[in-house]
Amino acid sequence: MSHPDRAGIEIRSIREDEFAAWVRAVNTGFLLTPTPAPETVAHRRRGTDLARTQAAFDEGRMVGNFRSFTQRLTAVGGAEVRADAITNVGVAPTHRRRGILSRMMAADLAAARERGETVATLIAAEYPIYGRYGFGPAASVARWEIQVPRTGLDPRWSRPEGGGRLDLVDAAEIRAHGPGLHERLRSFRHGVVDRDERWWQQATGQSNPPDKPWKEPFHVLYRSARGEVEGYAAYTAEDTWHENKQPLETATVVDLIAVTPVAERALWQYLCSVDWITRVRTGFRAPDDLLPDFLPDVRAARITTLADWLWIRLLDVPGALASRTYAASGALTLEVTDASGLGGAGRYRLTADGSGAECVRTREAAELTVELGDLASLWTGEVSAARLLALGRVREERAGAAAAADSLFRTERRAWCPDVF
Ligand SMILES: CC(=O)SCCNC(=O)CCNC(=O)[C@H](O)C(C)(C)COP(=O)(O)OP(=O)(O)OC[C@H]1O[C@@H](n2cnc3c(N)ncnc32)[C@H](O)[C@@H]1OP(=O)(O)O
Repeated sequence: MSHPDRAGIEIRSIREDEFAAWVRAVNTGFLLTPTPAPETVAHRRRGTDLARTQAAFDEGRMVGNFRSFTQRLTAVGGAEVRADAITNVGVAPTHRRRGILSRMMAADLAAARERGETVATLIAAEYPIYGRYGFGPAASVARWEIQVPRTGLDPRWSRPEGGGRLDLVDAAEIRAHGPGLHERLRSFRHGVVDRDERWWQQATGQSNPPDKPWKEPFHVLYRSARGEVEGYAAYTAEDTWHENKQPLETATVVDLIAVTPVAERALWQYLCSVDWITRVRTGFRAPDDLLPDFLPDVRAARITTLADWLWIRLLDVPGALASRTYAASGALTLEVTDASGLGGAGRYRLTADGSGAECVRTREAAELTVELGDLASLWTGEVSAARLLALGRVREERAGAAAAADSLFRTERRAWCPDVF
């Protein structure tokens, strides 16, 4: 509960009878239909913990909204960290730029720290919003569009090499196999966030709000030669034909996850082989996705989106640094600055070896000074210290410290967050 500020804006969590007004505020900020249908409100209510909502009130009118929930995020090396996932953020255009978001953010981050969450996460609507609160861009997203006739793939292809098989299945089978598959992905790919029961229900048409009705996709499941489920793709198709009766259909991937490169290759090859499909849109991938290099002519895949995606704020700096693995054994003393003033500044000694890492506060001389948001980008391997040095964003207190940082923080793959939340 917060008291009104001098301008009379009160910020607090909402009551049950205020939920419909809160959804209205969310929809207004996101420029959706202002008054949601009662069924939409009821659907949203089932996925909302009122204690984790915030609203701003001016003379009793709701002028700001905010929500968070606990999420599990995979760190480099596969460990799971608890995250405070932030979503549904908005301030009425009539009340913007008066510090309402800043107040809601400060309250949420303090509560998350209190709960012992290691990081905070969000998908930013616009790039300039969250850096000021200590967040850094920590996983980028890439989308490709594949011109199938230009890929150079064999048009006679009919099944995966190596004994694996593909089957078209229904949503019920995905409901059965998808969660286990995703858990396997989550155990090794950093940047992936957990998908709860509700996520799978919505993805498989079991529980969908009237404002976002389910469009049943096609589902294809890959099993290895040993019969293990190793990947699946969900895709929709647009029915377009050229005037001279040539099919020009576009397949849009809704979700494609695979836990082996063989499964991944088979699924993309399949998508590029379906009769009538001349264009494939890939959905949200990592920038280093294997896809383009599965194609004999890489240029058949054109990047249509390359942008920041998952933003992370380290709440427990030593906890976060100790939770990931490192590319080498070594030690580094970091001076972490926090321009937001919301917590995290300090000097930390990181020591890593093959068995893990530890990180403690220290009084030893710092080797590298880094701002908290940039440390989040280093934490996932999203950026190199050498690049931050060139940009003037880290300072070497000891010559060569940026290179030393890179030998530790370097990751084999880029972070990937396939989900929107
Ligand atoms: C995780 C998510 O849900 S992302 C969705 C975010 N929501 C939206 O984009 C919906 C439309 N926009 C809005 O609702 C609001 O403008 C918000 C939530 C982005 C910002 O809310 P406000 O209450 O205006 O922010 P607040 O006044 O606390 O701003 C603090 C500072 O951030 C800056 N800022 C806020 N939003 C932006 C922006 N979009 N671009 C650039 N700077 C911004 C302000 O100028 C201010 O700077 P200052 O401290 O130097 O004066």
